[in-house]
Amino acid sequence: MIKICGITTLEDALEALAAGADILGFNFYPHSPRYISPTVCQAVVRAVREAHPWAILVGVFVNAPAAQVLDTLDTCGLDLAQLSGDEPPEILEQLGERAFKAFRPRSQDELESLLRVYPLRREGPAALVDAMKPGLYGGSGQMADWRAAAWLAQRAPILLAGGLTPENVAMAIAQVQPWGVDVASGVEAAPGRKDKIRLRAFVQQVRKAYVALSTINQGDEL
Ligand SMILES: O=C(O)c1ccccc1N[C@@H]1O[C@H](COP(=O)(O)O)[C@@H](O)[C@H]1O
Repeated sequence: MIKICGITTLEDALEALAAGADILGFNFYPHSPRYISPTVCQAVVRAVREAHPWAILVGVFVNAPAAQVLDTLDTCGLDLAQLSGDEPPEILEQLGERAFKAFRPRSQDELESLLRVYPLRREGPAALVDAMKPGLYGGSGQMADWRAAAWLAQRAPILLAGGLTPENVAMAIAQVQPWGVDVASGVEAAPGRKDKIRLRAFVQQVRKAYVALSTINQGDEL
């Protein structure tokens, strides 16, 4: 599964889906260079749904109250919420299957501790593993702890995020074996605007990497 995050225009949404994205992310964190207002998002979602009814559409939130998350999901017509802030576990319990947590662990130990208190969604995406960069909640262009992510990927259908690019995503998939990958800055022409060539290169690399992975895994089963 491929999630292209930080979509701010209809043009970029359609370009990402035409390139082969399965999931789009819309960022409601006001300090993000990828911020989109609920009003603009609603219009983008309406047009996207007509052309690509199967796409999974996700809202990215940072420390928003549960009521505001639900209201924004419903107003914009989004499927799921990604909680990328310092939200307490209770908010995930309140939102149930409509939300998943973005973890930014510094180590596997830290991730294991977080999972003792935070629930995972039952289906993919169960959670997202992103990079820890002090002062930023995401979109840092830094790589996540792949060892921790690989540990969780063996137990749940996760999205791997953090500094992924067309150049490194194949290596990330080979090492972490995630359910899906998520990219924001690595496919941009400028903050908040996607680059068509990098989008297509990213998708091509992801597809090749999953084909290689399934060949290896089938060989292991023989
Ligand atoms: O993209 C942002 O600006 C952002 C801001 C606040 C919370 C989350 C954000 N984005 C998420 O971070 C990952 C990783 O980004 P990148 O690929 O390293 O640039 C991104 O996919 C979003 O889910």
